[in-house]
Amino acid sequence: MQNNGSGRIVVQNLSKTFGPVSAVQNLSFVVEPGSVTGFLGPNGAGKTTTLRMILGLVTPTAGVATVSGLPYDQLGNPARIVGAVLENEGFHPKRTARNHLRVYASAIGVPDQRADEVLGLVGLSAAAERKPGGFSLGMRQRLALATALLGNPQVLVLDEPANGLDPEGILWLRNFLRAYAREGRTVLVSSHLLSEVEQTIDQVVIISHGVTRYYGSLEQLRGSQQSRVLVQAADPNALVKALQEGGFGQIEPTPDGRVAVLGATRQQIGDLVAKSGLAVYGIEEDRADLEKLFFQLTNGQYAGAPYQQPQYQQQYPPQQGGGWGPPPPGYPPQQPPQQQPYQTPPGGYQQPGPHQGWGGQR
Ligand SMILES: Nc1ncnc2c1ncn2[C@@H]1O[C@H](COP(=O)(O)OP(=O)(O)OP(=O)(O)O)[C@@H](O)[C@H]1O
Repeated sequence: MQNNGSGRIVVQNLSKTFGPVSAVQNLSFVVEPGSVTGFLGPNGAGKTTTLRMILGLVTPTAGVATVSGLPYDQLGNPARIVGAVLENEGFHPKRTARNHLRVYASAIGVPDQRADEVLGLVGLSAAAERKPGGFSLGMRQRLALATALLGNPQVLVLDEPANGLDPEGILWLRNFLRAYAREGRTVLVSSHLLSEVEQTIDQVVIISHGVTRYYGSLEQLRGSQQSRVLVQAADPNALVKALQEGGFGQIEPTPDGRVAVLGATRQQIGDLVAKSGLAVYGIEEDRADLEKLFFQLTNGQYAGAPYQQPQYQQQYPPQQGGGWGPPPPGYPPQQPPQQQPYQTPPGGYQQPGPHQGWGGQR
């Protein structure tokens, strides 16, 4: 085997057990260069264990993970190929940020001046002579990222990088990662919140209880969901009648008194309302669908529901030469009953709050 230079991460039939705990079970996916891939799953789903196996820090019980065709420990000078930030990175309390970076630069054989370059890249130049002991969580995240960037790596692997960042930092990180991927590099970012990375990622690998539930493009995942438009009407009954006459068959009331139209676009509904002359106070697309889908795919793990054998596991091993599998067969999952179409899952959907999400619109 030799380094094929692709920057592609391939995870094939990877499993890890810790005594009685099955942390990762027969996981397979491919992370392609040129895009940002979200690695998503609830707490304890097996994300960190998988990333640590990709990085050669945990030995798989079975299966293999490769970067550019090789297991991490066969990459030669891996820090020049893969930059990684894992959770709870520690820093020497007495070293300044610049010195911390110089120590790492020397260890991987890059010149001292690279320390100042990466400090600039992550917006920490002004803090170069400060000690990380006094840094905020967000500044420590930036310093960890700067460390990962020292070797100008082709591949970035980041475990929950948005933790501790303020909204401005999150926006900055989003733009940084997208620009990095646009250069043809590979970016794999884990998160337990879809809403946190939704604006950043193009591809997504969703795992739950250590097994793959979906991997493919976010667009494809979105497309697999029927769109839903919520309309607030002065006279909901008249609206429903007009919708039915207009050929919209899937119409439901929402608990807050609006009318939900499935499989429609905002524009279609706007046109119909304008034609029929009905008074409406709002037409909006339901943004919760993807989050709801994430919840369904992760099998209620947020709410600590009893584990059931997932319906969609391991259907799509990586295709030859990369590429992404379609959503699992039978997709989308069963619709909830008509009478209670939009039940909030126990614990509620994880909607982005003011300090969540990667900030702003694209
Ligand atoms: N060293 C270990 N020894 C024993 N069990 C472990 C070890 N590392 C992880 N586990 C277990 O493996 C499972 C997956 O953990 P992992 O940290 O990979 O999940 P995660 O998706 O990264 O979760 P989080 O989002 O909370 O970080 C958990 O049940 C965890 O307790």
